[in-house]
Parts: sequence; structure tokens; C-alpha cells
Amino acid sequence: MGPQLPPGIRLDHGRSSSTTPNKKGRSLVATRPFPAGSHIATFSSPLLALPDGATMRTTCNYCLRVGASSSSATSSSSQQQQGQQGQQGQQAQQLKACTGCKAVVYCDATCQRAHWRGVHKAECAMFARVRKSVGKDWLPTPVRAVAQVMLRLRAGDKEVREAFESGSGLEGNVEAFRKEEEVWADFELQASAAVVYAGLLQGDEVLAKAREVLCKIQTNAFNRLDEDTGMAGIYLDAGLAMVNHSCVPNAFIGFDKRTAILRAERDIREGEEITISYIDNTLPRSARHEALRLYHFQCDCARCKNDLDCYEVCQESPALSLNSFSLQPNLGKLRNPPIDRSKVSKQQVEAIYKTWQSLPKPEGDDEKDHLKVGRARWELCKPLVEAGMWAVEPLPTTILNVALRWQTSYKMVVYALPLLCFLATECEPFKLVAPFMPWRIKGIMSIVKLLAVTGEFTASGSLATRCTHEGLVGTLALADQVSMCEALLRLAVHHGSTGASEDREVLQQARSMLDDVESLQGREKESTLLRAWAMDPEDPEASAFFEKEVLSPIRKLASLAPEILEAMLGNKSLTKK
Ligand SMILES: C[S@@+](CC[C@H](N)C(=O)[O-])C[C@H]1O[C@@H](n2cnc3c(N)ncnc32)[C@H](O)[C@@H]1O
Repeated sequence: MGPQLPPGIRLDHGRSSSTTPNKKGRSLVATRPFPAGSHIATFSSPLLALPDGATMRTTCNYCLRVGASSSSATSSSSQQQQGQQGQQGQQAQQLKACTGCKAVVYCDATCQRAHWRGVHKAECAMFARVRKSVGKDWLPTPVRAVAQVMLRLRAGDKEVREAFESGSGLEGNVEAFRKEEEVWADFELQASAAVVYAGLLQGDEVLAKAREVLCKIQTNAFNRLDEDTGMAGIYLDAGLAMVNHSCVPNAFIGFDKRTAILRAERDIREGEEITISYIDNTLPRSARHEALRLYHFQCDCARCKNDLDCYEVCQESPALSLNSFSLQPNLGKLRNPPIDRSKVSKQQVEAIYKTWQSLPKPEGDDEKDHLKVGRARWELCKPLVEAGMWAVEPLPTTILNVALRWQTSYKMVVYALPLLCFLATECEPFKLVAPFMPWRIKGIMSIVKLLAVTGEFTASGSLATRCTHEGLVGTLALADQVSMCEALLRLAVHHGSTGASEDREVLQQARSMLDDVESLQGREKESTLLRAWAMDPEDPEASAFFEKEVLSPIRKLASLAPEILEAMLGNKSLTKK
């Protein structure tokens, strides 16, 4: 017996044979072919699904929808989260606190009842205990997760018992964790806190069980990072937990509230093992291995064995040709990127990344501090710039961090646009080859939002007073920014709906923005051509229009990014060309 699995996948028990020892354990296997981008399976009855401690008062504790905190919740972290929601333009629904513990919040009575039946009935008294002993109304996420499991085990929950059974159920790597002294000491603290707060008797056996539960959670739970809201939390489904890791995976997971969606990153054959990446697989090899230490195995994927960088992975990727309908339709460039490897060795890239990580991070909102950090990072990345290896980390993240700051800065907002166009054309397609990857769609939507802003500046005649770069002002003045937006929205809707669940907020947003743009009077000709291009990107007239009115200005804007970055971060003056 194993966990219940949705149709389309089966569990391989991973038994070793006399010739091939199996080090990976169990795995998930496709029972039919899945085309790139398609849905493989949906998981919506997780064993654990909880928001992280800092967002317990701003996220429904059952369905994980993000809302406004309940009236009495005013912690600084919740205010910070609300600020982030505000920036993303989301309408936060008022959440209601549980009248018993007042620590957790829900959308409505339906969510509250479902959570009460599932776990909160046992958990409610725990928060009263927490408040009484430490004066807080939240717990660190792993402690709360362990406490939930321990309480459900005590209540005789069959599903939880099967998953957390010693010697079977989920993999826990307990002995491997025990050997790591510091980690183990920390686990002991967290496990005892969970036992105390859950109000369980503290015998050795109970504490040992709580430690084992924590090991299993660490090994199998996903950091549930919601693509739309950026909110984190823990998500554990016993079936999904059977998926193994690869740094060149064929699948990825997206989260939408209480649902996890497993999707194909490239075409998957019937009988092929399904793999995802547990970590950011675009990092240099030693950084990936450091991140994988938590899982206690040596990755022997092709990326690791041959130490491939993202350009090499992209060149070989079966998803590469999907970019013919994207912002980087030049497949030749994706196959033969204009980079000079002789300028920077892989060892140098490793060293750059390590130093980059050790640089002090900006604290708070001080503009000067952010600029100082941005400059130090940019300086460190210079060998990558020289080699034209813009897609190799930590360079794209350095640029993205600057773009995100500028996006919300009154003075710098116009300059963020070339940076985002550069990321979408020169970095992301090499890093995340499939154009339907959520981060690529997010990048497109960020450009649309900035074009809406710069479009207003152009219309009101205030662009030149807000931006001193003549090349940038000139490009925007000549560009048909509405057609650019429409084409980008068509790309977002097309790739966003490839196998995605229909209620994804980004997709909804793209659709409604597209409706708005299409309803504008006087641009029927442009809309007809862009609709024709979206139906058939090879259509000669429509593709010529896309090339001239959309791609060409986006490329022009992107081409200004290196110079703007060098001027702002390299402390050079910005040439007025
Ligand atoms: C989330 S579980 C995956 C399911 C697991 N194979 C099992 O049988 O329960 C994670 C654990 O699977 C194993 N694993 C995952 N990917 C692996 C890989 N590429 N190579 C070797 N072991 C792997 C490691 O033991 C890891 O800690």
C-alpha cells in the first residue's frame, strides 16, 4: 500500500534488483504521456497546509487565501505583508479570527468549520497555552506543523498515522539528521516546544516521535510559495511527497491556495519518472549541493555530473523550440548564445556566487543602503558581464533586485522598464527555458504594468521631465505602447492557460487587462493583427507587425539596460544619447 495518487501517475516502490541498487527510494512515474506545460495531477487534500508564522493573521488558515488581517491583528510583520499586497494591487478581503484562540483567521464560516474538523479542534487550546506562557499568538511554522501532527496522531487520524508511521510511511532521514549536531540540537528544541505547546505528556517516547515527525516534515514538505502573493508556508501531501529531485527536472509544482498542481516542464513519456527541483536549480553547482544537504543525497543528474551552466542546459532543452511564441523567438540565439566562456571559468562563477551571498544585505528601506549593496553586487558580477553571461547567477538576481526597487520608486520607475525587458529577453529564456514557467509570465506582466505607467507619462507629456536618458525617452515616445501591452498580454494569457488552473490570479488579471485594451476605440487594425499573430505566429503580415511594433521596441529598451546599470551602479554619468 502507498499513498492515494490521482490518475496519470503511479508509485514505483523503488526496490533494488541484484544488478541495480536503488538509492532514490520510491518515485512517481507517468502512466501516460504529458505534453510540455500540461497538468499532470492536482493535489487538494494535503496532510499539512499552513501559512508561515508571520502570516497566520493575514492568511486564511484553511484555504490559505491572503486577506487583510482581522481587526485586532497589528503585528509589524502583518503590516509589512499588507504593504506587499498593496504593492501588488490586490484587494484584500477582511479575515475573521477564531473566537476561541483569536490566533488564527479565516475567510468565512465554511473555511473555519473545515479547519475545525481537520485540526483546529485540537489546536485551538494550544494557542491559548502559547499566549499564556510566552505572550505571543503565533508559533514558528515547523513547531506548529509538528504539534498539528502529534495532536492528530493522538486523535487516531488514520491518514496521518500511515504517513508518519516509524519504519514506513514518509522518508525521514532520521539517522542522517542525527549525525548533524547543530541541526539535531535545533530539532530537539523545536520538537520539545511542539510537545509542550500541544499539551502532550513529555515522555522520551513522545519526544522521540516528535523529532521523527519533524525530520519527515523537513524531508517531504514543500515550501508553499504562492506565485501570486509571494506568501510562504508548509505544504505536505503524502502522494506528492513521492516525487524525487533532479536539477534538470521534467516537471514543476505550482501552488494555488490549498491546491498543488504538478505540471510538465517538458514533454514526458509514458513510463518516465517524474522529477521536480527541490531547490533553485539555476544556482551554481556547489550552491545547489549546499541547498540539497537537507535531503541527504548526492544528486547525479546531468547538470551536476557535467557541471552544466544554464546556457548549456538551454541548448539541450527539448522545450527550447516553444520559445518561437515568446519574447525571445530567436531560437538560433538560444541554441548559440553570444557568450565568451574564456572570460570566466566555472570555478570563478562559484567563487563570485559565494562572495555575493556573503555580502551584507540591505536592511530596511534606506535608499542609500540599497544602492550601496546594489553597487557591491554589480561590481562582483563584472566578469559575468564581460563574458556576456547575463543569465548566470548571481547576475540576473542582481539586476532583478534593482528593477524591483526602481519599479516602486518615484524617481527611478522609468528606468526599471529597460531592466525588465532585458531580464525577459536576455536572462529568463536561458534560465527557465519553457515560456510557460510562472516566473516568465510574471516578468511579462511586470513589463505590462510598467508600460501602463510610462504610457501615461508619454500621454501627459511628463516623460522627459522624469527621465534624463534621451534614448529611453525617444524609444518610448515612438513606441506604440498599447500594442506592446496587448501583445504581451496575449503571450501571458496563452502561456498562462497552458495547463494552469483557470482561477490563477495572474491569468485572470491578464485576461481582464486584455479585455480593457481590446475595448479601446480606434485601434481595431492593431488588435486584428495581434489576434492573428496569436493564432498563427508565422502569419507574414501579423508577424511583421509584431516584429516592428512590439519586439523591436522591447529589444531597443532591453539594449539600454547594461548602460543604465553601469551608470547607476558603476557610478558613471548617464550619457544622453
Ligand atoms: C520527498 S522524498 C521523495 C520520495 C522518496 N524517494 C521516498 O521513497 O520516500 C525526498 C527523499 O528522496 C530521496 N531522493 C529524492 N531525490 C533523489 C535523487 N535525485 N537521488 C537520490 N535520492 C533522492 C532522498 O532520500 C530525499 O531525502
